[in-house]
Amino acid sequence: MKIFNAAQIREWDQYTISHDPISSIDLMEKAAKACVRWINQYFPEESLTIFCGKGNNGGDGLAIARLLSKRDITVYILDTTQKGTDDFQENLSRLEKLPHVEIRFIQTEENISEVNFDGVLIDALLGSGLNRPLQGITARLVERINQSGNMVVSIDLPSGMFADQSSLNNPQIKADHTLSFQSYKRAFLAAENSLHCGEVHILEIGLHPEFYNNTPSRDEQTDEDIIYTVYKPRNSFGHKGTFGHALLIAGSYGKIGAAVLSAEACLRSGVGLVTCHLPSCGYTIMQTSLPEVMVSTDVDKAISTTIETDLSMYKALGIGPGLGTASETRALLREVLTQYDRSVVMDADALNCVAKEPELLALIPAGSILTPHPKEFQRLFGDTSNEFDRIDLASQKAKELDLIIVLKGHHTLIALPDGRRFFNSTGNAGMATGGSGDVLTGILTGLLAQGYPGDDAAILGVYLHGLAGDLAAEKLSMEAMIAGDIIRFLGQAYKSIAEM
Ligand SMILES: NC(=O)C1=CN([C@@H]2O[C@H](COP(=O)(O)OP(=O)(O)OC[C@H]3O[C@@H](n4cnc5c(N)ncnc54)[C@H](O)[C@@H]3O)[C@@H](O)[C@H]2O)[C@@H](O)CC1
Ligand SMILES: Nc1ncnc2c1ncn2[C@@H]1O[C@H](COP(=O)(O)OP(=O)(O)O)[C@@H](O)[C@H]1O
Ligand SMILES: [K+]
Repeated sequence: MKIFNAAQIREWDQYTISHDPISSIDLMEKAAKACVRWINQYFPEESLTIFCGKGNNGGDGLAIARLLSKRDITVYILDTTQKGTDDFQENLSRLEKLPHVEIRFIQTEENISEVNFDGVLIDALLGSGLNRPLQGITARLVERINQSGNMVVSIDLPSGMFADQSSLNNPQIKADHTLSFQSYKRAFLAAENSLHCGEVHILEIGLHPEFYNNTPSRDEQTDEDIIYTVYKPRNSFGHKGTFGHALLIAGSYGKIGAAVLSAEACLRSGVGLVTCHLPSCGYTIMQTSLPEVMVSTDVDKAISTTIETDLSMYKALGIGPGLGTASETRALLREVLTQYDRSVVMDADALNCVAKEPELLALIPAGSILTPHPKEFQRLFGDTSNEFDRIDLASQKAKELDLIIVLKGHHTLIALPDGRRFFNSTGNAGMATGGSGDVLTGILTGLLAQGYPGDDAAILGVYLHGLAGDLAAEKLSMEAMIAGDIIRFLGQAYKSIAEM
């Protein structure tokens, strides 16, 4: 699913108005009806207080008020100097024809203290037309709504939140639910906004599909349609050679478990063969835990320092989980990156090694996949002042270095060298548990070894990993699931993808 920016969303509205054709006021009515259906379903009995600005977001609020006028409602209009939009004015005159609906105006800060915050508060103050942070009386009203302790439902966006740029530290509504139209906005994918959006519900309002189909977007949310095109069913005549031989370089004394998790996930991703290079202390552990995995042991007991095998025999290579960052291990990483010319998956300590020796970046083969979490990303590429800037920086680095950057989080970003960015839609907070990232490294390495191109491997692997996490959480709860459970549910995740 494409994610449009605020300007594109406006164009989409306009396109629908001129091509459907539908009048702007009727489109607003459709949006309001969709909200009313939702409100009647979620809050069928409660009294409602509706706060409207004088833009089209406020117009939505007035239309909602009219459609719900049989219920116990009060409408407040934040009436600062600006004139209302045409659709706002039209909806105001329609509402004024219903004498039993009480409309109050907030014109001064004093008026705010007279507001009765009753029942569920509907926030229709500002939507995607926001062009500057809230201040003055608007900020004050928003603050009072947030302090009220009432349930808050925002229309389109929590007022004060920008649709496609950071709103960090700006005054904004703290909604329990956000009812937005037609498709996801960038704002809803940012962790820094999550406390303000509450639960996001996307309501279909029939915007014209032609605009969606014909308008390119740099940002997409990974969905079933995308996965359907990426996933390749297994060749019935394949043998283990067909599905590739993966090498994992992982683990150190006390962290052999990271290697075990990666190796098992790699196996269960469908790869033909897995070899794991380990310090010698890990030999027995790996052979007992996973008899399917072959082990190459390092001369060192506790850390990896040298590899003697010919790396070119491996179809894909994953490096990093539990590896440590000792100088000997950094030397090994340098050697591996110099020798190996296919894509590698680099995670965890492999990334921390690069952060310590930034000149290693230039040695990473083009098309490789880097999987930092935000802290690892910061060590590698520096600090940013907000999440939107971090995503832009990841995208810029992916282009500059010709790498795929998988920036992990609730909506993991996959930044491709051609500038496209995919935001993952699976996964849950149960995956915030040690070892989940190691599992992802194994899956990605396994997909590369099976011949998936890097971009497809990243998109599919991150989706599968999240889906397996969702299935695990459904069965076990988010609290009780552990990283190994993500592996145990990979099979079911594959099955549900195969059935798409
Ligand atoms: N036909 C359409 O275009 C549709 C629009 N819809 C609604 O329309 C909204 C967008 O409407 P608008 O473009 O009128 O935008 P808004 O309703 O967000 O209001 C924009 C107005 O507020 C002012 N403003 C911006 N930032 C401000 C700030 N910080 N403090 C005070 N005033 C500020 C702007 O100068 C402008 O006059 C959407 O969010 C959605 O709710 C929906 O009804 C669907 C259909
Ligand atoms: N709240 C969350 N929602 C969705 N996915 C999550 C969440 N928390 C963690 N994850 C996923 O779990 C994995 C954690 O990786 P990482 O931080 O490297 O863990 P570790 O180092 O313990 O292996 C990532 O793929 C991340 O996207
Ligand atoms: K709003």
